[in-house]
Amino acid sequence: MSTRSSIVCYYDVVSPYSYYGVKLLNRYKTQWKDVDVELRPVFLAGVLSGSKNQAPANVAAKGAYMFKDLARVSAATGIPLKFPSNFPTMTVPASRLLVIIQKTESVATYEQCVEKEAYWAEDQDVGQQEILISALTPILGADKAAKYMQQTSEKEIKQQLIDNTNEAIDAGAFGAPTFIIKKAGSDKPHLFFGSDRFEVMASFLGLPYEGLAPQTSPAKL
Ligand SMILES: N[C@@H](CCC(=O)N[C@@H](CS)C(=O)NCC(=O)O)C(=O)O
Repeated sequence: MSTRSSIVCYYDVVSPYSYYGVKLLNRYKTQWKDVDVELRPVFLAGVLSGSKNQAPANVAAKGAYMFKDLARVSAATGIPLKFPSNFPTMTVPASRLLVIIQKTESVATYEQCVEKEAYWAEDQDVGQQEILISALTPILGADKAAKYMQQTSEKEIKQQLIDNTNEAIDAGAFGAPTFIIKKAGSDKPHLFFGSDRFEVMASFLGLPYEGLAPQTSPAKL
C-alpha cells in the first residue's frame, strides 16, 4: 500500500480519446505533484472483446457523434487533431514498441513517445513500421528506434502487452482511455472511463482542477 495516490492510464494509440487522455493527464500531472502517474499501453480491441463491448465506430450514430466530438475537444483543449486517412490502423506494433520504450528508457522519454502526434495530428500511418520508426527517430535516434522495432517480435514483449490488456479487463475496463485510481493509503482500485473525467477524478482525489487548458500547461502540446 502506497502513501501516495496513483493513477494508471490504460491507452491505445489507435484510440483518439486515449490521445486526448494522455495529453490532458500530462497537463494535470504538473499540478498533481502528490500523485504517481503511469501510462500503460493496451490492445484496445482485446479490451473491447474481453468486456463484450464494441468500438464506437461500429455503431453508426456513435461513430458520427465521435467524429464531431473529437473536433470539439481539439478546439476546447488546443490539442491538435487531423483525423487519420487510415483509421483504424493496426497499432499492435506501436503498442509493443511503447512496452519496450517504457521498460528501457526514462519516464520522460517514454512519455514523449506516447504523446507523439504522428497519427492523430499529422496523418502519419503508424501502422507501417517505417513510418513508426521515422516518427520516433527524433526522440530516440534512428538506431534505437530500429533496434526496438526489431524487438517487438520477442515473446516477452508480446506477452507484456497481453498482460497489460488482461489486467485492464480484470480491473473492469471496457474501452480506452481507462484510469485506475488508488487513493493514498488504500489498495482499493477505482475505475474512471474517458478523457472527459478529469474534473471528477480531481474531485475524487481532492486535487485542483483548472479546466481543460490549465494556466500552467505548456503553451504548445
Ligand atoms: N466520453 C469518452 C469517450 C471515450 C471513447 O469513446 N473511447 C473509445 C475508444 S476511442 C471506447 O473505448 N469506447 C468504448 C465505449 O464507448 O463503450 C471520452 O471523452 O474520452
